[in-house]
Amino acid sequence: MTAIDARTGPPRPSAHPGTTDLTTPTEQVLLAAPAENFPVASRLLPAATRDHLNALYVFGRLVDDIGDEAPGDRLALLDELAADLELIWSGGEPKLPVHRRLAHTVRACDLPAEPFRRLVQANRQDQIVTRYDTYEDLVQYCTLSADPIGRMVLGVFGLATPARIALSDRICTALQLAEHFQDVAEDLAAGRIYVPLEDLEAFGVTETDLAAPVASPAVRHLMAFEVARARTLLDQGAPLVNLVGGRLRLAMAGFVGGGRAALDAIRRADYDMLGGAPKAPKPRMAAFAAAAWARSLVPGQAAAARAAGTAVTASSTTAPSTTAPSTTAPGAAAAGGTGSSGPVPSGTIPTTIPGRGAAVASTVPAPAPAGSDVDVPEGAR
Ligand SMILES: CC(C)=CCC/C(C)=C/CC/C(C)=C/COP(=O)(O)OP(=O)(O)O
Repeated sequence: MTAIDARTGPPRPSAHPGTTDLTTPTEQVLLAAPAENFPVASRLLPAATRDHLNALYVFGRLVDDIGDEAPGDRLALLDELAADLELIWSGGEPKLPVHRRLAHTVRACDLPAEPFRRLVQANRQDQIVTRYDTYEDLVQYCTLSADPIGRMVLGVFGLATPARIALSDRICTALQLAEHFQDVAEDLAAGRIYVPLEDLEAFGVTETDLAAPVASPAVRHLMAFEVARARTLLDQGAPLVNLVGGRLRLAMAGFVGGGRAALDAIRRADYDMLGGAPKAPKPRMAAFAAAAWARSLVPGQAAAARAAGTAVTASSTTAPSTTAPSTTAPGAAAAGGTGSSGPVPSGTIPTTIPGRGAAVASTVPAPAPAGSDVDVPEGAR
């Protein structure tokens, strides 16, 4: 990766000068935990499963809070957290209450250390990388920041097979990208850009354009392109809904539907997110989730999903690969594959990257088409 490396602003005075005391943020997160349960940890789940998901969530929040907000030397805090975390697998006794709680979950569900290490690493990277040169670089970041969450969830349910993991990685990366694309303005205000610089250049967009209050046509075309690519990735992962059962299936449909709704909200904002993050209203999110769930009930979907899972497993192991199939035009993909392009300004929606002549590309290979889940009912639009 050849990203611009920079510390995120000048060092701020530590609340605890001379120490890397994690106790305070840890306690804050733990105290907040009952009100901040992991969205999937619904009351419908068995108490033990709910506890495990909440243990993951509280850990993730702690790492994120340190990476995003902790005063003082965040890298030192993350190092200290990482050392404490390792004790879970080396048989020691973690110091942090969050980790002691997590240790119970790790043992009960036999969770590997790797996803946890990756989440910490993502937050280290956040301290030093503020730009991503290529889409591959950005996806690689998502393998640290987002994919581990899906892997942990699958692990808690005892469902972490290679096929499910491969699909889950696609969903999680797509969700992270959707979030980044919604938050372009907020991220820029924080000194970060999570849109590949190569794409900015290809679409003739400068950082100054991203700082404008209203998106120019070039910015809108750029974002239509990014949204389409994320949507393709999400569609590639969607067969996971069919490869899980019970309430987890509902939750998966919720994640897939939520991601689609988020990308659709960007489309409905005419791909202008510079005035603030376009958000999908709850009824729309529910409609997209219901559509993903209903799709999973269609006869033959389970077999198609297994084929899709096998296909993506064959083409990737721990992270999305970098081969590049073509996708649909951005507007068509964003509208649920119906061909309705949405009101992108200035007419034509590019299916090629200006100056490169290549078709709009995803960095992951497409699984079997029969497994893709692109239909959104009329009522969900
Ligand atoms: C099995 C399966 C597919 C489960 C889905 C699990 C799930 C909800 C994954 C979300 C991944 C994601 C967008 C993480 C970003 O976290 P964040 O919102 O904290 O973002 P930040 O790191 O940018 O703050």
